[in-house]
Formats: sequence, C-alpha cells, structure tokens
Amino acid sequence: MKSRFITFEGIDGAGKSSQIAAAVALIESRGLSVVQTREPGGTPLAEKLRALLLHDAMHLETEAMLMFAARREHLAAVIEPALAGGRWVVSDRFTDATYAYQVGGRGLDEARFAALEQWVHPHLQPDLTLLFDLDPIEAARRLAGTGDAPDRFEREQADFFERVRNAYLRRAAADPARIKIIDAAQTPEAIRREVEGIVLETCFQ
Ligand SMILES: Nc1ncnc2c1ncn2[C@@H]1O[C@H](COP(=O)(O)OP(=O)(O)O)[C@@H](O)[C@H]1O
Ligand SMILES: Cc1cn([C@H]2C[C@H](O)[C@@H](COP(=O)(O)OP(=O)(O)O)O2)c(=O)[nH]c1=O
Repeated sequence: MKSRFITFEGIDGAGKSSQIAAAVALIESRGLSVVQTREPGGTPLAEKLRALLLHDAMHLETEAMLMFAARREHLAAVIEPALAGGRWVVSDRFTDATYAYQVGGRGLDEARFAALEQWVHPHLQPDLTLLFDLDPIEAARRLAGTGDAPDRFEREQADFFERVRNAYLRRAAADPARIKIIDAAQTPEAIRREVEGIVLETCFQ
C-alpha cells in the first residue's frame, strides 16, 4: 500500500493532540509503519527553532521564515525519507498552520507565504488533513483547564484565534478533497470515531 502523509490542524486547544495517538494506533493496527511527528519541530535542529518560535518575540517575517526553515529540515530529515521508505507520516501541524497563524492571524502577505511554500515544498502536500474546528472561546476554556503555562501563541486573544480559525476554513474551502473539517465541539469519543472513519475512507480505499 502507498505510504500516506496525514496532518492534524486547528487552533490551540481544539483537541487535536488528544486524537493523534488514536489515529496512529489505527494505522499501525493494519500492520503499517508510522512516523508520528510535529511542527514546528520533529528534528533536533527544528526543535531548537521551535523553542525560539514559541518563546522569543520576533518580526512577523522572521517568524514565517523560521517556520519554513524548521519545515525544510523536517522534510529533509524525517518526512521525505519516511515516505520514500514506505512508512506513513502523521504530523501535528504542517504548512496549513503557517497560512492560518502567520497569514490569517498575524497578517503576513499572502504572496510571501505562497513563495515560501513553493520554495520549501513545491510538489508535496499532505494526502489528508484533519482540521479540528472549534469556537475560540471554548478552545481557551479547554486550554485554561490544562494548567500549563501558555506560550507566545497561546497568549493571543480570542480575535486572533477567530482570524486563525477563518483562515483555516478558507484553506479548507480551497482544497476540500484534502482538508476534512471535524466539529471539535463533540465528545472525544465521537471525534475519535469520526477521525477513524475519515482515515479508513480516504486512505484505505
Ligand atoms: N473533545 C473534547 N472535549 C472536551 N475537552 C477536550 C476535548 N478534546 C481535548 N480536550 C481537552 O482540551 C485540552 C486541549 O486538548 P489538546 O488535545 O491538547 O489540544 P490541541 O493539541 O489542539 O492544542 C486538553 O485538556 C484536553 O483534555
Ligand atoms: C507549524 C506552525 C505552528 N504555529 C504555532 C501554532 C501553535 O500555537 C504553536 C505550536 O503548536 P502546537 O505543537 O500545536 O502547540 P502545543 O503543543 O502547545 O499544543 O505554533 C504557527 O504559528 N505556524 C506554523 O507554521
């Protein structure tokens, strides 16, 4: 069976991290080998860039370029070799997050985003993207419940996450065959069933 590249997206607190393990377990239960990874990060160097991105203030274009620098490393060291070797890749975020957060949330020029995407991965796109869609007020309530110290993105206000959410939905509308929208207000159990159904339907046909 052809290897697949699956990504999980959504605003902070939408509940995607909680569901990734279940999706990976489902794929592995079919006897397939899966690499579970995340962005920004996924390699030692990209994890160092992640620490800068999540905690240090910087110019918006620096932020966008560092996201793509981390991605370049991640593609070269992890994603491309895994797919070439027949392994599946499941990533917590990829380029749709840069569109949503840097273009939608922060106002990065769309042409600059498109140029970086074209530079870093002109041909590769995920085979399937699961977009966890949730009201930012509910997402903030969930995050507050974790008790974790918020990072530079999680400290943003609801209007920022409303722009991020809308940018994700625009990107999904532009590519409905790839990006499947999940109503993340459902119970974890209902979401797990929906995620499994979509993965089985789109990747195992
Ligand atoms: N469907 C859900 N309903 C209610 N709470 C949820 C749901 N999914 C996740 N949570 C809780 O919300 C918080 C954020 O979830 P998480 O998976 O870390 O979100 P994300 O990775 O999208 O930022 C966690 O405390 C988690 O237990
Ligand atoms: C990949 C990526 C992430 N981000 C942001 C979104 C998140 O707020 C943050 C880290 O993502 P994430 O790993 O989902 O955070 P956490 O583990 O705290 O749930 O980086 C961007 O702004 N642009 C990007 O291209």
